[in-house]
Amino acid sequence: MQTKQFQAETKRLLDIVIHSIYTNKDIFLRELISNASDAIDKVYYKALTDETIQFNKDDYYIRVEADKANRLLKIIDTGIGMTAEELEDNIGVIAKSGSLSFKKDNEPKDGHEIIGQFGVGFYSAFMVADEVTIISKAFGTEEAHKWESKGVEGYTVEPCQKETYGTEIVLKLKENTEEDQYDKYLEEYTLRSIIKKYSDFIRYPIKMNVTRTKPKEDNQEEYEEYTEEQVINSMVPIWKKNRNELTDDDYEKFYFEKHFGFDKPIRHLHINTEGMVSYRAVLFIPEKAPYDFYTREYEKGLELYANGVLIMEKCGELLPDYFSFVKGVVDSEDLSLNISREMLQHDGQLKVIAKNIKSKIQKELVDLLENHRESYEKFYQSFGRQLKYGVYSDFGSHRDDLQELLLFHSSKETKLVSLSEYVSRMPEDQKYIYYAVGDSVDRIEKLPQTEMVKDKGYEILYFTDDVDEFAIKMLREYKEKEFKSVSSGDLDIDTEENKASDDAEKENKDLFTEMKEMLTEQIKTVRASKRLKQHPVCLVNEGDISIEMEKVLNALPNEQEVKADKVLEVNVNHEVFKSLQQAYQDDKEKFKLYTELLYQQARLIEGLPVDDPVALSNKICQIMK
Ligand SMILES: Nc1ncnc2c1ncn2[C@@H]1O[C@H](COP(=O)(O)OP(=O)(O)OP(=O)(O)O)[C@@H](O)[C@H]1O
Repeated sequence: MQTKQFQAETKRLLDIVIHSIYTNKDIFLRELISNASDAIDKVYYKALTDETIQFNKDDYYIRVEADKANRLLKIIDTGIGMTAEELEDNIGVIAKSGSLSFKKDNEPKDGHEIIGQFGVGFYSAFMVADEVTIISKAFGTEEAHKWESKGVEGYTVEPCQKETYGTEIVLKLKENTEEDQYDKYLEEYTLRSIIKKYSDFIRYPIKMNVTRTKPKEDNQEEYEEYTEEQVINSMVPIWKKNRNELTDDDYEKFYFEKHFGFDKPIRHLHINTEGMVSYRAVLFIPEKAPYDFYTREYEKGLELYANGVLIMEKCGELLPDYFSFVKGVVDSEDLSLNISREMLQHDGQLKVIAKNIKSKIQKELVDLLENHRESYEKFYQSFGRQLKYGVYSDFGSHRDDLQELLLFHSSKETKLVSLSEYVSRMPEDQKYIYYAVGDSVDRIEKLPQTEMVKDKGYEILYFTDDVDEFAIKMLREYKEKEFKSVSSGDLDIDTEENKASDDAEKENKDLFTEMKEMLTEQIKTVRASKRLKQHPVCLVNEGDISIEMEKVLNALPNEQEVKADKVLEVNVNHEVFKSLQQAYQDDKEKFKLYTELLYQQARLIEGLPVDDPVALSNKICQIMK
């Protein structure tokens, strides 16, 4: 059976190419400049094998010219040019890419990678122009040709005059509409910004006339405008330069020019990886968090380039959320782009790069922590909370990447301590990593629950951020040492005093039972404390939800009320306990009053609101009478 060829409705196809591939009209300039760069690269390749051709760098450039009076925008190159046949074949046939064929026939040399591959980029010109003319003279030929088209109606090709080799694309810009001001593509500022944004690292100079001012010759007080040809693009991206040739200043300048932040980055990483996927990257660890960093508005991501051409301004997939503060650029030749170059075809390569980048950042941060502690602490002040969110997120699955990077305040040091530092100085008999939670270091220092642990000489980590305890619950343990809150049910510390409180609890069983019955709505139980020394009472919790977590969760805007299982602990060695015993024997009303007061006191110490402030005040007055 005869296999038939597909037919294409060319006009329809062109209409789809012009109107459906790209979401952003500005990229027409990126596409035409990339074509011009490919055309020059093709001469470069030719010169490599043909001794008669000299590739003199100064002769090869791209020029962008705006002719406001005639609404014309020209993109001129000194590249390989096209014969009449090539104009028919490559421009007249949609999806035919001369560049792709060239790429197949020529191994990439000296990093000169050809950009074009889909055979559609040129037609993006029709997004902004209703008439496009190409005047081209192919390298080594005598005759030039003019290709002209008004879009879907077709095109014409005829011989014309052109002195030099290369191509000149002339766009007759569309009239402005309510939605689109095509005039802007004649403005120096717009053209410069688009070139800088998408084509900054095209390896040949992109020249343009720019307006400048200078003092008038006859009157230095007054200024006059003049035009000057300038190279707009940076050409060689910093990530393609040799690390050894770059100074810290160069990286800082790049950070600033790219508007990554107004701070000075704490660290930069310059990566050049070859392997399953080859890529280069320059990444920065900033010192200060941008004002919107901890808001929903903040968008993470790295600039993604394919062969020096910008594909995505913020490629979020390259960074895990917990490293969302990292800024920088990634450039790879191995990305499978989609036809619009606005995204990627599939993200396999991206995943490999992201994984690699993640471990590089992690190692860099560990190095910063171990060898440049002061800088790390500055960084941690800005982004520590993000790392802790990272420990908490995804059910703690990032613990291995993050646990070494955590720092906390502690009962033993005025400076922050890491988990590894804490564990390294644990006395032999200490089973747990103890922590206490509160609004500030000052408040935690005064917490009654810390007394016994401190007395034993054990260090306590102070958690002052809302997220701290949640993160630690996800870690559960560090180097086989479990975390234990000083407010948790059982501290598991054996002392003589503890045995004495067990005995006291047995002896005063009825008293405790009655207290518990009185407070049955509010607490789970009352018991003799094994953690208090100076203070009369405190609240502790049983179960997974701590009192601090209860506070945090209930402050969130949702309906569900969370309750920690609270236990009232009484210091049986305190004077107050004797008064309580006395009242229990002689005066039940007084005993009730004391119990209520002790419970409300414990709430206050814990930073919990008292149930009824007026009633509490009345009760205090009652005992003062
Ligand atoms: N300035 C130019 N000089 C020489 N040849 C050109 C020029 N512009 C386009 N061409 C030729 O026309 C072909 C089609 O260009 P077009 O921009 O449509 O696609 P492409 O660059 O091949 O691929 P992509 O769609 O990936 O950009 C190119 O492959 C190239 O052979």
